[in-house]
Amino acid sequence: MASAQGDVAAGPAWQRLQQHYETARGLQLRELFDADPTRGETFTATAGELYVDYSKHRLTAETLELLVALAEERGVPEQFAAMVTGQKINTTEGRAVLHTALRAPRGTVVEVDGVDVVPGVHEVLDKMAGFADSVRSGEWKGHTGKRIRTVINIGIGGSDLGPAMAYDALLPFTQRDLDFRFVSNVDGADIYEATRDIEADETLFIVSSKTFTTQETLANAHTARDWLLGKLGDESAVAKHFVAVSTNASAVGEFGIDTDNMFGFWDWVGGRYSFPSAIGLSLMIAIGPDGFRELLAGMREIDEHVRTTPLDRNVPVLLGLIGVWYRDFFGAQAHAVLPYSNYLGKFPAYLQQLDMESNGKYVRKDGELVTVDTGPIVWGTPGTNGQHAYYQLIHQGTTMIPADFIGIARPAEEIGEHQDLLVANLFAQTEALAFGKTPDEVRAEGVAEDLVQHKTFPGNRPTTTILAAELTPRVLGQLVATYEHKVFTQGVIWGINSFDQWGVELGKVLAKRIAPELTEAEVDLAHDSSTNTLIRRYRSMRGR
Ligand SMILES: O=P(O)(O)OC[C@H]1O[C@H](O)[C@H](O)[C@@H](O)[C@@H]1O
Repeated sequence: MASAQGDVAAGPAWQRLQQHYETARGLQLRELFDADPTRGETFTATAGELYVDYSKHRLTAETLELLVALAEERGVPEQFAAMVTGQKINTTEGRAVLHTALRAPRGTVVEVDGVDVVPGVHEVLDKMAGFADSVRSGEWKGHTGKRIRTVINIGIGGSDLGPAMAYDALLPFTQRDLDFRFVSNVDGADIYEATRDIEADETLFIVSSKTFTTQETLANAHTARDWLLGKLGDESAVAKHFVAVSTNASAVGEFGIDTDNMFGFWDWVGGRYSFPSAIGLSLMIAIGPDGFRELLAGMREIDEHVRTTPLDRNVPVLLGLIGVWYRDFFGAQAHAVLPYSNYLGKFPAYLQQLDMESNGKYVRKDGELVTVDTGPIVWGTPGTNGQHAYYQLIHQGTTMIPADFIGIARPAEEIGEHQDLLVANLFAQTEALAFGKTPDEVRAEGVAEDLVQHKTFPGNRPTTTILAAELTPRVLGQLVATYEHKVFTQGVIWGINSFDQWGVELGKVLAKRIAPELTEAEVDLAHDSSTNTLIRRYRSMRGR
């Protein structure tokens, strides 16, 4: 009986993997490729328009079979079915997890508590489309009758990273006479720099917050409101320059935004999974409703791929399983995501929330502590910049860092030979990481003996390469959904709840307590001696 509950390490599939690891740990990529000249063709899969090469991994067909057996034992397909049919798999919050319903075509039925949620999804999408079109065309006028020139999304975490990442990724598809900015940090510098050079009567603020209680977002929204009123001097201007995206209509109303200007979503959309919801409003204004629908269609393709493809060719499942192989058997602590596309510059940051907030857990769904390692540290920046900075450690350091290399074949603009140079670097890196350079190869180049070891590359460093022909809205949707379901797969394997985030709460509570202590020097401090001293030092630096 397939079960995502309980200790994965106690099951037979894990034990078989453990045994297999004893020999597999010695696998050498050079030998694997020598033994099977077709490996680079057969250890590949496609999902939507994504071509995925997982041949440069320290695994064999047997490893994959054992990993797939683990996915079966843990009930990955059954859990996926439970998720997409609206069962309350987010057990600690008693919620369904239905970001897949956000990209369900009209007419599909997805029920939560007996109510079909799909018509509501499309109602909001239609309302967003009408609004986006009116801003794009200039029909939507600001307080003084001018059209909007700058759109500022105010939000943080899942209410910021998705649209901010996707806006950069899809820049060539955006309406270039509109400027988009994303304000997230409670550091006043963020809102100050975003507003210092623009006209209030040409600016639209989108206040995005699922809960509409997030301290940073509300502070920025209040400052934005004060800025606007300071410039335009009339309370009635707010209606023309502020809209909200939230699940919390009453808090939106209390803030002073007319709920007619609110775009809703639902508690079954997790923050870090919310970017295909109304949280994507800024992106929809940027790329237009048709572009946004393409993005949703790309996500839907991957949802369908996961639902219908056997596990051994199921790309998000395979990526999840390969991640488990390194995390839990090789003890790899980090996972790098290295996009060879400048437009994907914020993709690793987006994935950090998606992956680390979902799977950075030490308690299982059944309330017991995990006995195996869970989510890795996810990081990365666009190639080739990283090559001249930290790749040294990936090539010759003492820590194994499995990495995803993401490449795009056709750039939005062909500029001389840039694209081929860029992609040559991508292929060169994965080749160098996999196969390295032996001491004999170094010697054959005439290198002095005392430098041979320094110039040797151990190789055998694992990478996945993901290639797409073009970075379109549809392909971006496919990429995002692929990683969403990769993270889902791993959560099921580990038996954790990938959809809560209790680990962010304590810091929020303490910050609320500390904030007034910073301004009032008389308040008695009852923290530890480090925190007390830091507060006093800060007060004195602030002249308090
Ligand atoms: O959208 P909001 O309710 O403002 O939440 C914004 C973010 O902050 C929270 O603390 C959570 O850690 C994130 O998952 C969430 O995306």
